[in-house]
Amino acid sequence: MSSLMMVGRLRRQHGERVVFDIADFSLDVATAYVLTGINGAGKTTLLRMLGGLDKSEPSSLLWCGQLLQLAPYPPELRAGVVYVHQDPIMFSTSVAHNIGYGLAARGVVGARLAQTVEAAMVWAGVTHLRDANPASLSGGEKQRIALARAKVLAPKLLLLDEPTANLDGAAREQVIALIPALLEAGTTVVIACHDRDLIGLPGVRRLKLRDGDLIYRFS
Ligand SMILES: Nc1ncnc2c1ncn2[C@@H]1O[C@H](COP(=O)(O)OP(=O)(O)OP(=O)(O)O)[C@@H](O)[C@H]1O
Repeated sequence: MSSLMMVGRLRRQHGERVVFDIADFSLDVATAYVLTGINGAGKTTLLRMLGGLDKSEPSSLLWCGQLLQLAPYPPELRAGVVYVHQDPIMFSTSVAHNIGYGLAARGVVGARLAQTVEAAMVWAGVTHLRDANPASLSGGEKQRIALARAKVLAPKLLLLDEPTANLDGAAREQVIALIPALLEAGTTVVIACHDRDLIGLPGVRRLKLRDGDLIYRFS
């Protein structure tokens, strides 16, 4: 399995408190990881740092074999990494517009944009919502739309922050069912969660923030 990202020492401190001080870690291409740890261990913080939403300066960063800096956040990562918030923010336009927005911003227009958005809506099971006002959507619908919005960008690395946290049984299963297709498309997925169903997905590797370090768990 080839390496997508190798991160050197990465530290986060708030005032006197060191949230984590990770020696190093690496993520492989097209691999799923669950990121666990107790409340406050720093799961969201770590994902936000990798996604360029929080500033971070690891001692080194290799991305697709290329030596880069995380600060300022480089264009290679801006193009290749997508962070999905636990409660995704939507423009109050339409579902289709929300899914296509990022692609349009990258210059994809016309029939190609429409076809890609349509395929993503089918994939996420949200075609019936295409003209719905995003403000009226349930948490599960929003999460699936956020995954469709991410998928159309074909990210190399997708960071999901507790995607099933506020969902009940059926909605959770619908979201979990979308993850394998993301891997098949070649995306590496890191999922911060406490959800046993996600943690138990076949082939998913476990990363745990514990005592300020990031450890690989094989059980
Ligand atoms: N801007 C900030 N200022 C001060 N402390 C912060 C800030 N952001 C996060 N923290 C602290 O950093 C720690 C890690 O927070 P984070 O949200 O990353 O944890 P988490 O593992 O995602 O927790 P949870 O499982 O509850 O979502 C917490 O103690 C939090 O209070």
